[in-house]
Amino acid sequence: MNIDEIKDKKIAVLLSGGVDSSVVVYEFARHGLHPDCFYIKIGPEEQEEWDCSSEEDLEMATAVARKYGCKLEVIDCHEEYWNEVTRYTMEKVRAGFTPNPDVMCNRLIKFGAFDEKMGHKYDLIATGHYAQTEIIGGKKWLVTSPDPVKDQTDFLAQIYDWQLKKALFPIGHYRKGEVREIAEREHLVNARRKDSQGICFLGKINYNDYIRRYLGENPGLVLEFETGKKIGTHKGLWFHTIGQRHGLGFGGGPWYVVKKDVTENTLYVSKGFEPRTAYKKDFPIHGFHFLTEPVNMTNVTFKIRHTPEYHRAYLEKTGDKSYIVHAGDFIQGVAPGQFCVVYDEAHHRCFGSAEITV
Ligand SMILES: Nc1ncnc2c1ncn2[C@@H]1O[C@H](COP(=O)(O)OP(=O)(O)OP(=O)(O)O)[C@@H](O)[C@H]1O
Repeated sequence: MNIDEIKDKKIAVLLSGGVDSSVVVYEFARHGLHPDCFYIKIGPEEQEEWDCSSEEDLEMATAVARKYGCKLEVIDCHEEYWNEVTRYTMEKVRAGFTPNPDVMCNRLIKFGAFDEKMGHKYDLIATGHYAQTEIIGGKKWLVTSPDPVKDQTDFLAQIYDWQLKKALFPIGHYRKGEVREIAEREHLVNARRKDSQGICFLGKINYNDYIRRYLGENPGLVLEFETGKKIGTHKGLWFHTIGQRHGLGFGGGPWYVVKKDVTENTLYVSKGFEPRTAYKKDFPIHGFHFLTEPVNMTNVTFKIRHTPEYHRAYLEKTGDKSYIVHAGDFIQGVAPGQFCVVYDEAHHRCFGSAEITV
């Protein structure tokens, strides 16, 4: 964070009550800056049973803001979350796809609805994401964190260019361990708090409960992919994703989910250690969203899941925003609807992302 460049700017900090965004506030304070902090309400209704930790989050955020002499305000984006992120999630899931609500939360809520309600009054919006930015060729690019496990550039790979221009990631150059050390040294109330599991509030609730609540159950058959033999029944295709291995509960496995037939409401599974059907080397993506500007994607790296590993590939352009990903190795669990996030060869710069078509 170059203090000289930002010291005269109006900065809003998104303060969640977690350790990362709390250290963000500290990073400003140690340079004599006391930006306004905002806690966004994105969880479910207060009276609902799954909203157990929001109150504690807000208490933590309040304590941290007070410690550093910052103002804290609560911004209610609850309705926008359910109207936009939940609608997107349920539509995709119903169609048999594998959506990523956390990716959409960054675009539509943290840098979206928040900006509309409050952020537009500020020059910069700072978060505790593990991501960095760099000016290359006069343009602002999204760049990976030095902590490969915590890196969150994949979750930011759908934000609009104007959102990226406003984004500031003050702890993005640290590793998680360093952030925790700072928090302990500075006696932050949440220094030893457990990390949220997923991202956003979804980490706090069970994903299947979230889906069941909106779509209910829709039982159907589970068949062996190769033989068509009945293996069992499922409670709804939306509780399963391509590549899934765990939680199927059928004997004689291990079984992998290899196909979902939405018309027939049938789940296809395959046995064996590494079934070919569960792996893909070439797959199409559509609606490619470039974060900064279009680039040549002949030699790139990519990931389709929030894991520290990147795969090599070259992308063959097939249409306006469509490509075929030709991966260097076989990729397990390629599922339609998932985001394929694309980086440069050294997985330093994040170019953007697109949905897998298949
Ligand atoms: N409810 C919220 N209100 C305000 N900002 C939030 C909220 N939830 C997340 N954020 C912002 O988004 C960033 C990334 O969110 P994420 O859920 O990944 O949390 P995290 O990496 O565990 O960070 P933290 O430790 O700050 O919660 C946070 O660091 C914070 O800046």
